[in-house]
Amino acid sequence: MTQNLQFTLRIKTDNDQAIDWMVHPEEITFFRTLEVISNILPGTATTAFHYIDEDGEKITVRSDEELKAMFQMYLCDLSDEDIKRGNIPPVTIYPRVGKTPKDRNRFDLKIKTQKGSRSSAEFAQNRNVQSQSHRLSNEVAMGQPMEHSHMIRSTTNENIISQGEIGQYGHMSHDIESPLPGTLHHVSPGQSRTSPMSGQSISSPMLGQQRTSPMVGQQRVSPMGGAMHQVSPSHYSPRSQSTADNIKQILTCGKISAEDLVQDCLLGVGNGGQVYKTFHQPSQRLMAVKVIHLDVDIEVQKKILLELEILYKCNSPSIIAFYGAFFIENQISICTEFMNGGSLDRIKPIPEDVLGHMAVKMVQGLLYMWSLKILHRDIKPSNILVNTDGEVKWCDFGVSTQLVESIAVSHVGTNAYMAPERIKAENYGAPSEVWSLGVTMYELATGEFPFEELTSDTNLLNVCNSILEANPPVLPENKFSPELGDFVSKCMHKVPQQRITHPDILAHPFIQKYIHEGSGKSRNIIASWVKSNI
Ligand SMILES: Nc1ncnc2c1ncn2[C@@H]1O[C@H](COP(=O)(O)OP(=O)(O)OP(=O)(O)O)[C@@H](O)[C@H]1O
Repeated sequence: MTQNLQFTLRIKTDNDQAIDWMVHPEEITFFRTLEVISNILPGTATTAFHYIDEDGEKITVRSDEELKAMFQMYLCDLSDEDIKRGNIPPVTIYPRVGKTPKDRNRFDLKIKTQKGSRSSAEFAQNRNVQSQSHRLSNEVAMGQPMEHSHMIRSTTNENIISQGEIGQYGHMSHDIESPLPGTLHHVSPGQSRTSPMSGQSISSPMLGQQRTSPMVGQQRVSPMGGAMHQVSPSHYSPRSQSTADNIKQILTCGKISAEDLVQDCLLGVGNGGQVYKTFHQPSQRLMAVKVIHLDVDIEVQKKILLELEILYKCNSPSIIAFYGAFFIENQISICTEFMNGGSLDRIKPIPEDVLGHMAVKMVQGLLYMWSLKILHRDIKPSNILVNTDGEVKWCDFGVSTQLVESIAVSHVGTNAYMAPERIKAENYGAPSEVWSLGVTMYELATGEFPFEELTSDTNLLNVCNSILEANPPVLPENKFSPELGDFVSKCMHKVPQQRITHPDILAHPFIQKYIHEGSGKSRNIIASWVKSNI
């Protein structure tokens, strides 16, 4: 309906100026819009914007679907005659800007001004930590190169400028290796989350209940694209409206403060950190908060938070949603989506027909991240999480080089899933991740690590030697399908150049076998297996 129609997207800046951007609704995506905004408003973090509907209400846009709905609404107001003549008024949008200079102190750290919430000392007591003196927040825009060349016009000075002239293109603030050529990709339609317009009900992992949104009877979507879980009916009160607003604000700005969190139980302990099931009061939702003790100075803390910021851009049903991170003295807390099925290292072996469905999600998640030029760096069963909704998601992406390095300094650990070339300190890229995926698949299928039993006594040097010296193990033919056997063997080829290439993974017969069964069926199969194993 909107084919070939060109709209003027008028982006209002806070000093009452505006920038016009000519767009075709068919071509424009939500992420592209955020990129443009972040270049118009450098130094700010915008993860959403709003427009005013015909009733004068502010409607927030945080996804492709909501963006489409906005154009649709404007289109409905136009007469055929207007359309024919191209008489189309601008669509005005108001970016939601996270950072203002007055929120920062002279160290450029965010100053917490929130009133009425639990005191930080109270929270610190809960968590056995000292009350905090510094708190950082990560609200800095990720400058990304933009690949489009729409014309943009400042409505205040009427100068026509090309988009390439707006602001400085930033660069990734960490050394991401590029496994794929080309520029950043955006979320593919197949990977976008449930449409907020779909009116579907959603389940709450914390309460196991299904309900529709109290606000609009529709599923809400987080700015990261994750479905937002609703407050339970018992929690639903007049406060719920403001709770919903808070959710938006928190997720939009990435503001999660310690005093809003109530720690529940310990979910697990990894190399250098503990993961707690935690309740986030303003949004009434459960989160997994990973707490890592890091002896690093403020500058490094700032850098880590900046580097983690890229996780806001990740929007895939196979990647754990990132809600925010903050430092309290020398501890970082990283807040992510809670997965009630836990990690796959705890529930292996997994029957092949279930594993096949999971493998599709794993591969899709990795391909998505690789397309964003992000490597996981720590692929293994404990970094794959599942839930009783049948979702499978990667967690713990090593997006922050600074964080990875700081953990390595404080907590010595060797990764037994490393590819031979990584052990030899040669190139590390997507092929090395393919290796680790192969090892992971082997372990999930058999229940055993392919090189040696991994226990706390395992000598990792011996494991590394076996990886370098021995022939990679193959799955026993009598127990597994030839497709799965071939998939693992192709991933675990010792020579990286002879491994299955990442673009070909999706086309492998093992993945194809399950991808065609449809995501609904897939989710049911995974969900019932998870339910019977937790
Ligand atoms: N988002 C989450 N939801 C539910 N459980 C989680 C979540 N994140 C982590 N966990 C649980 O906490 C455990 C510890 O996680 P953590 O990332 O600290 O360590 P790990 O991955 O096991 O090891 P390492 O630190 O060596 O990578 C995980 O094994 C998993 O069971």
